Amino acid sequence: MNTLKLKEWLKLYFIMGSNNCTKNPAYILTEAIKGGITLFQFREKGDHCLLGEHKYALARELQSICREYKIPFIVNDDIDLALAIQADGVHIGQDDEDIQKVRNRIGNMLLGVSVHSYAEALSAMDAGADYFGLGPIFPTNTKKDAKPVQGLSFIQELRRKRIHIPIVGIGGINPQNAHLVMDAGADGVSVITAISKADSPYQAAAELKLRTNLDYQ
Ligand SMILES: C=C1C=NC(C(F)(F)F)=NC1=N
Ligand SMILES: [Mg+2]
Repeated sequence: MNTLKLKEWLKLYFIMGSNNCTKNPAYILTEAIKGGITLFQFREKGDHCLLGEHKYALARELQSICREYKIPFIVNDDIDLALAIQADGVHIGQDDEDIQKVRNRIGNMLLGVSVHSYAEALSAMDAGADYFGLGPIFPTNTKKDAKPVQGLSFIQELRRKRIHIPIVGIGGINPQNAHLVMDAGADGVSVITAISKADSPYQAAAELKLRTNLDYQ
């Protein structure tokens, strides 16, 4: 994977599952794409999430929208699903399958890993991660088992320690604070609620996109 292309993909990384939205997920994703998201992650987990055939059907529906607009489609946690539908990549956390095992299963599919410490970052890089998700940067209500807020300092620490792998921040990011994440050294921002629960997902994506272009200050 070409790092420059991946850093472009990570600029505005929308994550959504059916339980993150009040309106139809397909509608929200389409509007978010028109608003300027650069990458999508299907994350169907938590209270009232879909399972089995229903989860598979929604994944296929959202994947076909991403294909239509040439937006890469990433699957959270569920490696079997990602392989079954030939997703463009997977995202895993420290509590998911072993990183090296996942890398062996998915071949050169994109592999994102959530990391919360310098040590986790080093071992994830050794195991073949393509990008890191760092967070929660700000307080979030979305992820029930989120780790303590790390703020911007963890992004700055990895960059200070010469970790140049593509990094996306996640957790409580909105149009007002997104530029802080970019200034701290992230290549992009990842959001769920700021777009999935916006009155206008289109408008929310467009406003966030503006703030991930460093020339916009
Ligand atoms: C828990 C997560 C942390 N980071 C990311 C991403 F933004 F993709 F890096 N996705 C997740 N599901
Ligand atoms: Mg996980």
